[in-house]
Amino acid sequence: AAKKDKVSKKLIKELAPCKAILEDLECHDDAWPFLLPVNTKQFPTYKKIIKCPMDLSTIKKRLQDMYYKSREEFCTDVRQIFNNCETFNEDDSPVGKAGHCMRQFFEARWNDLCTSH
Ligand SMILES: Cn1cc(C(=O)NCCN2CCCC2)ccc1=O
Repeated sequence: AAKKDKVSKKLIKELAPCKAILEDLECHDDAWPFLLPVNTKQFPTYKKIIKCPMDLSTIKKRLQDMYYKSREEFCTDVRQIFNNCETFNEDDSPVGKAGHCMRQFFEARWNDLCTSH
Protein backbone atom coordinates (compact mmCIF):
# COMPACT_ATOMS: atom_id res chain seq x y z
CA ALA A 1 0.00 0.00 0.00
CA ALA A 2 2.82 2.37 0.88
CA LYS A 3 4.36 2.03 -2.62
CA LYS A 4 0.99 2.64 -4.31
CA ASP A 5 0.42 5.73 -2.16
CA LYS A 6 3.84 7.08 -3.15
CA VAL A 7 3.02 6.56 -6.86
CA SER A 8 -0.40 8.18 -6.62
CA LYS A 9 0.99 11.14 -4.62
CA LYS A 10 3.66 11.62 -7.33
CA LEU A 11 0.98 11.43 -10.02
CA ILE A 12 -1.24 14.04 -8.33
CA LYS A 13 1.84 16.26 -7.97
CA GLU A 14 2.62 15.76 -11.71
CA LEU A 15 -0.92 16.27 -12.95
CA ALA A 16 -1.85 19.35 -10.89
CA PRO A 17 0.28 21.62 -13.13
CA CYS A 18 -1.33 20.00 -16.18
CA LYS A 19 -4.76 21.09 -14.93
CA ALA A 20 -3.44 24.66 -14.55
CA ILE A 21 -2.00 24.65 -18.08
CA LEU A 22 -5.27 23.26 -19.48
CA GLU A 23 -7.25 26.08 -17.82
CA ASP A 24 -4.89 28.66 -19.34
CA LEU A 25 -5.33 27.04 -22.78
CA GLU A 26 -9.14 27.08 -22.42
CA CYS A 27 -9.29 30.81 -21.66
CA HIS A 28 -6.79 31.86 -24.37
CA ASP A 29 -8.28 34.20 -27.03
CA ASP A 30 -7.28 31.76 -29.77
CA ALA A 31 -8.73 28.64 -28.11
CA TRP A 32 -12.13 28.89 -29.86
CA PRO A 33 -11.42 26.23 -32.54
CA PHE A 34 -10.17 23.73 -29.94
CA LEU A 35 -12.67 23.94 -27.06
CA LEU A 36 -14.92 21.13 -28.37
CA PRO A 37 -14.53 18.21 -30.81
CA VAL A 38 -14.58 19.35 -34.47
CA ASN A 39 -18.16 19.18 -35.77
CA THR A 40 -17.99 16.38 -38.36
CA LYS A 41 -21.41 17.39 -39.77
CA GLN A 42 -19.99 20.85 -40.47
CA PHE A 43 -16.72 19.28 -41.74
CA PRO A 44 -17.68 15.89 -43.29
CA THR A 45 -14.12 15.06 -44.46
CA TYR A 46 -12.65 15.54 -40.95
CA LYS A 47 -13.15 11.95 -39.75
CA LYS A 48 -11.52 10.56 -42.90
CA ILE A 49 -8.46 12.83 -42.72
CA ILE A 50 -7.90 12.99 -38.93
CA LYS A 51 -7.43 9.54 -37.36
CA CYS A 52 -7.08 10.74 -33.74
CA PRO A 53 -9.37 13.72 -33.10
CA MET A 54 -8.60 15.59 -29.87
CA ASP A 55 -9.85 18.77 -28.19
CA LEU A 56 -9.56 20.62 -24.86
CA SER A 57 -12.88 19.36 -23.45
CA THR A 58 -11.79 15.75 -24.01
CA ILE A 59 -8.46 16.38 -22.25
CA LYS A 60 -10.30 18.08 -19.38
CA LYS A 61 -12.53 15.00 -18.96
CA ARG A 62 -9.53 12.66 -19.13
CA LEU A 63 -7.79 14.66 -16.38
CA GLN A 64 -10.92 14.52 -14.20
CA ASP A 65 -11.28 10.76 -14.85
CA MET A 66 -7.63 10.11 -13.87
CA TYR A 67 -7.07 8.68 -17.36
CA TYR A 68 -3.49 9.95 -17.60
CA LYS A 69 -0.77 7.84 -16.00
CA SER A 70 1.89 10.55 -16.48
CA ARG A 71 2.18 14.17 -17.52
CA GLU A 72 3.79 12.97 -20.76
CA GLU A 73 0.48 11.34 -21.77
CA PHE A 74 -1.27 14.68 -21.13
CA CYS A 75 1.34 16.50 -23.25
CA THR A 76 0.90 14.00 -26.12
CA ASP A 77 -2.88 14.63 -26.23
CA VAL A 78 -2.39 18.42 -26.27
CA ARG A 79 0.13 18.18 -29.12
CA GLN A 80 -2.35 15.94 -30.99
CA ILE A 81 -4.77 18.90 -31.12
CA PHE A 82 -2.21 21.12 -32.85
CA ASN A 83 -0.88 18.40 -35.15
CA ASN A 84 -4.46 17.65 -36.30
CA CYS A 85 -4.97 21.38 -36.84
CA GLU A 86 -1.90 21.63 -39.10
CA THR A 87 -3.04 18.59 -41.07
CA PHE A 88 -6.55 19.89 -41.72
CA ASN A 89 -6.04 23.68 -41.99
CA GLU A 90 -3.92 26.03 -44.12
CA ASP A 91 -1.25 27.85 -42.08
CA ASP A 92 -2.69 31.24 -43.07
CA SER A 93 -6.33 30.30 -42.34
CA PRO A 94 -7.99 31.66 -39.15
CA VAL A 95 -8.03 28.19 -37.53
CA GLY A 96 -4.51 27.43 -38.79
CA LYS A 97 -3.13 30.65 -37.32
CA ALA A 98 -4.92 30.02 -34.01
CA GLY A 99 -3.34 26.55 -33.90
CA HIS A 100 0.20 27.87 -34.35
CA CYS A 101 -0.37 30.52 -31.70
CA MET A 102 -1.86 28.05 -29.20
CA ARG A 103 0.96 25.56 -29.81
CA GLN A 104 3.59 28.24 -29.05
CA PHE A 105 1.70 29.25 -25.91
CA PHE A 106 1.44 25.63 -24.75
CA GLU A 107 5.08 24.71 -25.44
CA ALA A 108 6.28 27.75 -23.48
CA ARG A 109 4.10 26.79 -20.50
CA TRP A 110 5.25 23.17 -20.83
CA ASN A 111 8.92 24.24 -20.73
CA ASP A 112 8.30 26.39 -17.62
CA LEU A 113 6.82 23.34 -15.90
CA CYS A 114 9.62 21.03 -16.93
CA THR A 115 12.40 23.48 -15.93
CA SER A 116 10.76 24.59 -12.66
CA HIS A 117 11.90 22.42 -9.72
C1 LIG B 1 -9.88 22.47 -34.92
N1 LIG B 1 -10.74 22.92 -36.00
C2 LIG B 1 -11.79 23.74 -35.72
C3 LIG B 1 -12.59 24.20 -36.75
C4 LIG B 1 -13.72 25.13 -36.49
O1 LIG B 1 -14.19 25.80 -37.38
N2 LIG B 1 -14.20 25.25 -35.27
C5 LIG B 1 -15.26 26.23 -35.13
C6 LIG B 1 -15.96 26.09 -33.85
N3 LIG B 1 -17.06 27.03 -33.90
C7 LIG B 1 -16.72 28.23 -33.12
C8 LIG B 1 -17.97 28.59 -32.39
C9 LIG B 1 -18.94 27.47 -32.55
C10 LIG B 1 -18.25 26.40 -33.35
C11 LIG B 1 -12.32 23.83 -38.08
C12 LIG B 1 -11.27 22.99 -38.33
C13 LIG B 1 -10.45 22.52 -37.28
O2 LIG B 1 -9.48 21.78 -37.49
